[in-house]
Amino acid sequence: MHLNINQAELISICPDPVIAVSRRGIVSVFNRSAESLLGYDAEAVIGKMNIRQIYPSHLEARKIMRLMMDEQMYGVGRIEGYETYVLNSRRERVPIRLSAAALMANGQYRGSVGFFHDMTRQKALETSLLKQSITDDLSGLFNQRHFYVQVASEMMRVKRYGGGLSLICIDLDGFKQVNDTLGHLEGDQIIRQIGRVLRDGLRDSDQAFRYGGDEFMLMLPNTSMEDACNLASRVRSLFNLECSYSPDALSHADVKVSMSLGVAACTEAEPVDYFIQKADMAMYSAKQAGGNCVKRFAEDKH
Ligand SMILES: Nc1nc2c(ncn2[C@@H]2O[C@H](COP(=O)(O)OP(=O)(O)OP(=O)(O)O)[C@@H](O)[C@H]2O)c(=O)[nH]1
Repeated sequence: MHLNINQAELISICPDPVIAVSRRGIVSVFNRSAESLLGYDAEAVIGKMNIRQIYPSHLEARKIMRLMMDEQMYGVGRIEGYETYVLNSRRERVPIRLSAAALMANGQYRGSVGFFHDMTRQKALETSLLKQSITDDLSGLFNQRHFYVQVASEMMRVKRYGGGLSLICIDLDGFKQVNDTLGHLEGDQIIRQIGRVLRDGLRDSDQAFRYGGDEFMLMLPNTSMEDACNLASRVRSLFNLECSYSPDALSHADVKVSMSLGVAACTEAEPVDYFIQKADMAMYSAKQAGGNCVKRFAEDKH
């Protein structure tokens, strides 16, 4: 089948943004998809705008040029699927995947033509999948896998730059009874409520994780043992205030749920597992003391 369509029309209707530039980078082709991706009218940019203006920096524009002329990367005069950003007319960053070819004549570089595939939806999907992979669905807090990654990375920071790091280990008291007496759904409600309490009670630099079924961890960078103990007490009070089955609640239910909290501060030389274990041991001391209280890890006692 013969398609009766000329090249200009082909470029104009191409669903991917197409931009061609002269040797000096002045835009010479700017199709409809480029207009909608970048928010400029073709008329306003053709012959007027330099392609460098749509890249996030001059450094990035130079890098793209270098890549195109590098023999090793994609072959001289080509770029295939290079991921970068461009700036739209509102100076917002738009993720794109760039494929481009140099226009050569008599061995001289005369300009280039690029296909700027919009990656906004794909990047949003990647971000959402990444978020899902580190989040616990029920509580909305970070999950255990993310906890190990974050603690290890924070301990590296402490080793390198100093500054404190504390952990609060939280385990619920009497939670099994909630499930057994009021049902699993009511138990789930409490986990959700804890998610809210922990998120609301923390600074931006602190992070809350669901560590196990009814066990949670708070990681507090640049926080001393003293300050972490104060925060643990605040979290305990906040939970008792909010939860309808807490020992402080006026609920007539026989079931009582509270928190046992253990606090540990990291020392520079200790392994990650031991730091976590210290918070866990302190929490266990709180449980042994009857629950609904905060205990700190003390080396001499354990
Ligand atoms: N509803 C609900 N229950 C859960 C979930 N994950 C774990 N559990 C329950 O949490 C309970 C944890 O058991 P325990 O650690 O003995 O609970 P506890 O009664 O607080 O006992 P102590 O920790 O010894 O004070 C079990 O009944 C689990 O089935 C969950 O996602 N939803």
